[in-house]
Amino acid sequence: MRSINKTAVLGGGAWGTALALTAARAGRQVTLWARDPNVVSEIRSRQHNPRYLPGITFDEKIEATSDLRDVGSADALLLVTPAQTTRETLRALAEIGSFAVPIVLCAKGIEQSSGKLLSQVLSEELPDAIPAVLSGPSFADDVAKGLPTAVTVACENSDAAEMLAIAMAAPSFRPYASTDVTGAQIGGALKNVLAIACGAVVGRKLGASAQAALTARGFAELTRLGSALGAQNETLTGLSGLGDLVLTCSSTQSRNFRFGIELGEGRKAADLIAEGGKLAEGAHTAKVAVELGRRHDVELPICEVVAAIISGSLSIDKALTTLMSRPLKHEAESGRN
Ligand SMILES: NC(=O)C1=CN([C@@H]2O[C@H](COP(=O)(O)OP(=O)(O)OC[C@H]3O[C@@H](n4cnc5c(N)ncnc54)[C@H](OP(=O)(O)O)[C@@H]3O)[C@@H](O)[C@H]2O)C=CC1
Ligand SMILES: O=C(CO)COP(=O)(O)O
Repeated sequence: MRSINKTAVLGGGAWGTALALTAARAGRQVTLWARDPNVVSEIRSRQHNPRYLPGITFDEKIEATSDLRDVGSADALLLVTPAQTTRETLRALAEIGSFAVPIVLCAKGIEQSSGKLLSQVLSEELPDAIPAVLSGPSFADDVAKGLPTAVTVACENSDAAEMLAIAMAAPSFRPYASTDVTGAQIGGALKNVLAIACGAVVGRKLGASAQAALTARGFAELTRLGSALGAQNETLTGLSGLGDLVLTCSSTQSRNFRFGIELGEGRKAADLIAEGGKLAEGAHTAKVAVELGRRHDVELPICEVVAAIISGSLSIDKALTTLMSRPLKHEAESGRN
């Protein structure tokens, strides 16, 4: 694998811009591709992205472009468009080249139409690429402001994982290398669904005890599904698993948590989605996560009620009764459903 200097970031939203800044701070030459020409022009002319990172102006040099061909010569690509657009973005890349370089998946979700992890989608669309994942507790705003952050960077090839970690490491950004590509994706995908549940508890004023219980039982779900798919325990209890779950299940900075708060306050999921507000990936992953669980004989009761609330078939009150009236069991058994 060639060394990583030229880095391309695909996606001109909050996280794409924050990661482009991080790569520039790490000393990389960065090209940021955004489909919105306004974002490109704001970055080029005034070094900011007011639509997605309001109030943040940066000194770092980032080449912004809306021509995908400009990323063709990158040593590594970071894919930072929403999870459900991953296949579309990869197909657009495939028209330019075969990209036999690391492609780092930074979105958090599972493809709705296929139930596949984004690394599987990547292998199907760009088989020559080296699949990698960047995930962990990291709000774009915090990262863009240079606040201290640690994440997991996973790639099956251990040397490639280490090279990517080195390429992205900056004084305020600390990547930990891992070879567990599956584990790093399960945490990010499920924590978004579980953060919606915790937000609903807060919006419904059900109390801090309920919020903590839901976070812990949510972690049991994340661990069960991750283990069934072959994830390593260290990943699930690490930054991309427990770390990100704790962050998003407790902070109003999280869009998924805020989406849940609105549900708890009585808003309908369909209305919130139709309004096209901030991206809440968990709303798109809940149902497919439950289906993935069923395929692997793993019960995900919290994800299940979140999926049902989002589809409009279950009220928050009934969801609470459903969870509280499940058969009693030993806590030690809960690793097995
Ligand atoms: N924000 C955060 O703190 C973090 C986000 N993530 C993950 O990163 C992913 C992206 O999130 P984030 O950047 O915050 O989202 P934003 O909503 O801030 O930005 C989404 C970006 O993706 C672009 N986009 C949407 N659809 C397409 C498409 N079909 N093709 C090309 N570009 C498209 C949007 O373009 P346009 O403006 O034209 O609509 C926009 O630039 C999510 O999966 C999220 O979970 C992970 C860690 C932290
Ligand atoms: O993934 C994130 C932090 O790690 C961002 O969470 P939200 O998408 O819920 O804002």
